[in-house]
Amino acid sequence: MVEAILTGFMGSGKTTIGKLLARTAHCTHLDLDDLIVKYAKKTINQLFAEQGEKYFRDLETELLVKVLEQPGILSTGGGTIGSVQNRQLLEKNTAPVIYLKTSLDSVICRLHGDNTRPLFQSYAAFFTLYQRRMYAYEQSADFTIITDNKSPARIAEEIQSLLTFEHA
Ligand SMILES: Nc1ncnc2c1ncn2[C@@H]1O[C@H](COP(=O)(O)OP(=O)(O)OP(=O)(O)O)[C@@H](O)[C@H]1O
Ligand SMILES: O=C(O)C1=C[C@@H](O)[C@@H](O)[C@H](O)C1
Ligand SMILES: [Mg+2]
Repeated sequence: MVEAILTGFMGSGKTTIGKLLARTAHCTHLDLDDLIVKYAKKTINQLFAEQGEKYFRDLETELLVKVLEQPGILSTGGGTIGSVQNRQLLEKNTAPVIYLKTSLDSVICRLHGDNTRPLFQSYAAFFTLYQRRMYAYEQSADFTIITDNKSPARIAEEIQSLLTFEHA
């Protein structure tokens, strides 16, 4: 079973923080997007362009089921909490779900010039997606960490103290 699950919008730092947490805890970092890319042998952009978003989402759910059984820290994709099925899978799992809450301004700033995310295109579409997903992130979270104006190291430390406290 995974030990902690990171959620949040694109650019909230799930991959960055997951790596730091896993390094400190000497455990495996599991990144759902990476697993999809490795499994499909295609980039996320290619998957969206060639197979479509539905294919990507189905693969995401299939691999989420498997990865939740593995030991380590899991960084989900930004849209993993988008489906009811995925939210139920996270809910059923006993690992704490940590939501990296990040303002739209911060994520836009962090992702500036990055073209690896097919859903980071027009500002209007990004804004709508952000608004639409907020509730799902909040609802599926056991803990919420605000990441704006904090370094990845500081965020990882906050999460470590949270998890240590939880186990005390
Ligand atoms: N706390 C932070 N402060 C500043 N920059 C950050 C912070 N966390 C992450 N970043 C930067 O933001 C970018 C996106 O981070 P990352 O890939 O970890 O986000 P993500 O949540 O995994 O996104 P996705 O949902 O697309 O997988 C990277 O360039 C990373 O270095
Ligand atoms: O927010 C999203 O829908 C996405 C976020 C990334 O992690 C990837 O899973 C992909 O780019 C889609
Ligand atoms: Mg990521």
